[in-house]
Amino acid sequence: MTEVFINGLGLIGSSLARAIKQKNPEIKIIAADLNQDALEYALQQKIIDKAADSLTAAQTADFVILATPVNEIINSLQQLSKLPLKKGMIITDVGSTKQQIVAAAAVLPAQVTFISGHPMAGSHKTGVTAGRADLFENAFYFIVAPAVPPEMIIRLQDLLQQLHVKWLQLTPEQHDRLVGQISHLPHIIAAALVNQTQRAFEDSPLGMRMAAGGFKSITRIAAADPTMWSAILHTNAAIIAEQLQDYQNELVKVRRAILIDDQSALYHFFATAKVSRDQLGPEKIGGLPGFYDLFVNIPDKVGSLAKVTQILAAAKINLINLHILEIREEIDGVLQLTFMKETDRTTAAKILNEQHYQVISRK
Ligand SMILES: NC(=O)c1ccc[n+]([C@@H]2O[C@H](COP(=O)([O-])OP(=O)(O)OC[C@H]3O[C@@H](n4cnc5c(N)ncnc54)[C@H](O)[C@@H]3O)[C@@H](O)[C@H]2O)c1
Ligand SMILES: O=C(O)C(=O)C[C@]1(C(=O)O)C=C[C@@H](O)C=C1
Repeated sequence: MTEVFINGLGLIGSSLARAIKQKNPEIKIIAADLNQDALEYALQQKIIDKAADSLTAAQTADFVILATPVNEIINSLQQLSKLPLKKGMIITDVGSTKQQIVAAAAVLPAQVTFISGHPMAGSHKTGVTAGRADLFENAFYFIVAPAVPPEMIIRLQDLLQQLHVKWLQLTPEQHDRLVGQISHLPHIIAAALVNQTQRAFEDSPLGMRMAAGGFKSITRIAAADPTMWSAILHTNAAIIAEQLQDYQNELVKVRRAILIDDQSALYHFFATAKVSRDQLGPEKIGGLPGFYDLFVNIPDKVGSLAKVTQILAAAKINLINLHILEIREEIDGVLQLTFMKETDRTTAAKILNEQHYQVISRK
């Protein structure tokens, strides 16, 4: 029986466990995590078969997946190297940086194979409860495994078949430069913007709460886990510092154009960005599948909310979230209904329309 050991059963570790179990329920999954509640939840939900209290239980596994913050992945490699590991074992990690992890894996004994990996999807949410089997669907999954025989990489890809990802091999440096620019730098920018805005509104506490879609979209990732992100910056410092400098230069240029009122430069600044951004395609919420929102105008009367939910329930339409908007942004509606399927939203819109509700759809 194939045995998989997962160290760190948070968002990513538990999503992998769920996907493995979905495709191959007979695979035995053992997991360790500092957080006992996470392990208990995973046992209860049958995401894993057994909880372990340390990495020692990994020594008999066929696959070991390291899914803790990157600094802890490096420590785990050290600890694993001191254990009598099963011959033929494949060890992989999901860390967001690769150069230091791949270098640290040099301590592993020759009877095991290390294949560094990085699923390029996720969320600002953390923990076992946020995980899901389809988190990585259609995302890139980077493989960084210089000098690893292709048949070993295929064995790992077979284990993770259910993820439905696009595999891409990179060198450690290519990887860290790429994600430095498209993932690490954006997280710094989002957090810096939130902090600077917070300071700007120090004397008017309501200021930030007035923020609409623009501020919220650019800063969603500022809600990500600080432990995970400080470890990422620690292990990709030189590359990020270079990219941050380049970004600062871009800001200096736009500031200058504003000050001298160079309208043509400002037009080009936005026009160039728009062309690139438009090519990115439809937006997803993090790695999570797109949800389908419907905004409904409801009268400010007792029972209005219940009436809408009753109409949907009677039509057997599954609602996954409901939110009363505090502020009317550009959307003319106060009740936000979220559906998993576009067809559900279309049907809901039709039925509510027939009942004379004003509705607006938005992805
Ligand atoms: N969040 C994302 O979007 C994302 C995407 C791709 C890769 N990653 C990488 O995946 C890894 C995990 O991130 P996550 O988002 O799942 O974080 P998470 O916080 O949801 O999960 C991490 C888990 O590791 C546990 N943990 C921490 N230190 C430990 C230790 N020493 N021993 C055992 N367990 C320990 C925590 O209790 C937690 O349950 C990180 O290396 C991160 O860089 C994250
Ligand atoms: O969607 C998000 O919230 C993410 O931040 C996911 C994200 C990213 O795109 O930067 C974050 C870190 C990972 O290493 C990979 C993906």
